[in-house]
Amino acid sequence: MAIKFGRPIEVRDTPVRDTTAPSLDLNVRMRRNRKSEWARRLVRENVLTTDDLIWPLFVADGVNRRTPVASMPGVDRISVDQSVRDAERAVKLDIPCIALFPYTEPSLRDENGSEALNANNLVCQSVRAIKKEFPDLGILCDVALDPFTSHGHDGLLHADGRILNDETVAILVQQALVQAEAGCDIIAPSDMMDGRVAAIRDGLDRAGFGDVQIMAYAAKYASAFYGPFRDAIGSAKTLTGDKRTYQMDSANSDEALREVELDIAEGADMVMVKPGLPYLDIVRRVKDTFAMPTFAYQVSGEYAMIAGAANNGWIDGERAMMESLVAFKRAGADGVLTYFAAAAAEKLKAGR
Ligand SMILES: NCC(=O)CCC(=O)O
Ligand SMILES: [Mg+2]
Repeated sequence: MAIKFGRPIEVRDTPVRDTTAPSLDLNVRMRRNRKSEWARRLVRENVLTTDDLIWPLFVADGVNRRTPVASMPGVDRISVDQSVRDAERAVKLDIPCIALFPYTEPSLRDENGSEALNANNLVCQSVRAIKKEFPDLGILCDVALDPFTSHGHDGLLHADGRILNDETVAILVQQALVQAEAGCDIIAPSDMMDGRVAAIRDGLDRAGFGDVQIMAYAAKYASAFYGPFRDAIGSAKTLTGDKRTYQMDSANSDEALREVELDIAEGADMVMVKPGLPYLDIVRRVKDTFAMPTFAYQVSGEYAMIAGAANNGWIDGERAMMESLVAFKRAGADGVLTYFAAAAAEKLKAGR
């Protein structure tokens, strides 16, 4: 049940006021430019288009299977064949790029995340199947070990509890190569290890993947808003401890600029800020400082808040979705990774 945006003007219960009453002596009235829909369209500063959207999909085992993710109403885990169908939907909706995340069977998870290097893992299968049918759709693959490790961390976990940086980077390079080999267009390291962008760029170039782009999760914060994503990829129950020794402290802003600067110097083609709405100030600073292609990830918890409230009839879900997405544009983002991508594109295409 959606809440209506106000009641029709005819059903107001107070009489129209006397328009001959004295008025304020104002020569500037901001409301003139808002007086009607055409006037609002004329002065609108930011617009969202389907070109701004990257659609994340969760790939799982099976055939012809779609399993709802309970904490992300409207989002499913889908089998590889279904990921091809969603790719088709993306193409029809003019969404330029999708992002793939695996739900790895618990029996395939281990300490070192070795399934990440399996050239036939779910993500690689899905990339190949999609590229075969839709070669012109962009595919982004996340690079990090969390969907594959038994402990749920993005890197190698030492017995003393540390997440090893340099040893992890060596594995991430291999993971990126396996994904590039499968046909992935954009490698997106989300692990927050130091030095991984340079190492991945070098690895890709040496292997002949000079055209594969890197979108660095450059300023990724340790956030409570990732909860539903961890349900979706099945790492919520297994994660031991938290990720604060590698993901950023939510209180910091200057540090984000240092992170982004390093990733650009290391060869990132595009940079990302994550989460999205709570970090729009970071998006703005990054865009203003570096003038790089800048993306934001409207993460699972942000999606769940809007979708959950809408399902309860507490907010108008469609309006909140569009309002949240244009907010990213206003903050300077060139695009948004969002679980709303298909719904928003449908609305944009229908011209609503
Ligand atoms: N590396 C990708 C994510 O961590 C996504 C988080 C989310 O959607 O909550
Ligand atoms: Mg970094």
